[in-house]
Amino acid sequence: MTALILDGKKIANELMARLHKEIDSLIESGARPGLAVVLVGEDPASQVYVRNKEKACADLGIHSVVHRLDSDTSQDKLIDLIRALNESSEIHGILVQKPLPGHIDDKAVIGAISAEKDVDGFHPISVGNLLIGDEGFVPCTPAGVIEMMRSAGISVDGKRVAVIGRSNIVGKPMAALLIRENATVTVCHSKTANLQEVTREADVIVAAIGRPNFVTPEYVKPGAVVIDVGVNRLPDGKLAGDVDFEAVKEIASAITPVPGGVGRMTIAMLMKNTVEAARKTLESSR
Ligand SMILES: Nc1nc2c(c(=O)[nH]1)N[C@@H](CN(C=O)c1ccc(C(=O)N[C@@H](CCC(=O)O)C(=O)O)cc1)CN2
Ligand SMILES: [Mg+2]
Repeated sequence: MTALILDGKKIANELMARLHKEIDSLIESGARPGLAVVLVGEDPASQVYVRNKEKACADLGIHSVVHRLDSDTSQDKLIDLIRALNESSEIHGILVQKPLPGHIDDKAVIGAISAEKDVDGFHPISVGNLLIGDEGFVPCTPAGVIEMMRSAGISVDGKRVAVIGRSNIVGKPMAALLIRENATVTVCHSKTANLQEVTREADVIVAAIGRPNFVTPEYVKPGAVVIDVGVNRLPDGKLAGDVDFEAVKEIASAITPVPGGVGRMTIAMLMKNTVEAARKTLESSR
């Protein structure tokens, strides 16, 4: 068997085209969506992601402002900026690019963002809403995984899904979203005993461990769907996922590549959340 390759670029572009139309009509109603991105420091990968977010906004007609702050910016100054953005009527979404420098407490900063503008879905109120099944913003990468599977006609209803990784950005919200889709979810991590035995039971594997080429065919039940959330930069500068793509594609029924898979969905989902934030503001003003 050679797996169906799930094309994140194509699915993300289709979503962007749909959003473009929605944004045009929001602009006609006088509610141009606005996104503020805050970048602290000079992390090279973060700089690329922030530029890509700026470009996506420009392509869609979303108003965007990027605040680039020095790496030694104090936490108080950062929180003051967030409070000002919370008050701005032109800004519907606020995100603080991760990782933040070590002297800054992530929790204090994310907690300062108004939950109504939390387009990253990292605020405790957003996390709580996701867990109890209420409406709210969902983190972009796991939301992108769900969107990709939906677009490819892959249902997880009643299926066994193994999520490898328990981060707040991917593993935990991924599990909550999968439960919402009626999957039977097992969250695995570095302390999981007999990991291969667990993942070999799964109809779908979501790999979000941050270790290049970790998932080999021994971890995969033949015919399973394999979703790779890993973005690992190798010493030679090349990018590798958490899945050994070349080997696993021979036994999986569907698989996402890196690059060009889940990563491509992240920014598209951010645009979707920003549009939703603007639409909610428009509706509440009526
Ligand atoms: N505030 C946030 N910080 C971070 C997030 C986030 O969602 N919000 N996620 C990641 C970084 N990220 C966006 O910010 C991101 C990561 C990867 C990609 C992507 O397009 N990946 C490509 C490869 C890109 C490359 O060549 O490096 C792919 O997989 O095809 C987009 C966005 C951590 N921080
Ligand atoms: Mg993300």
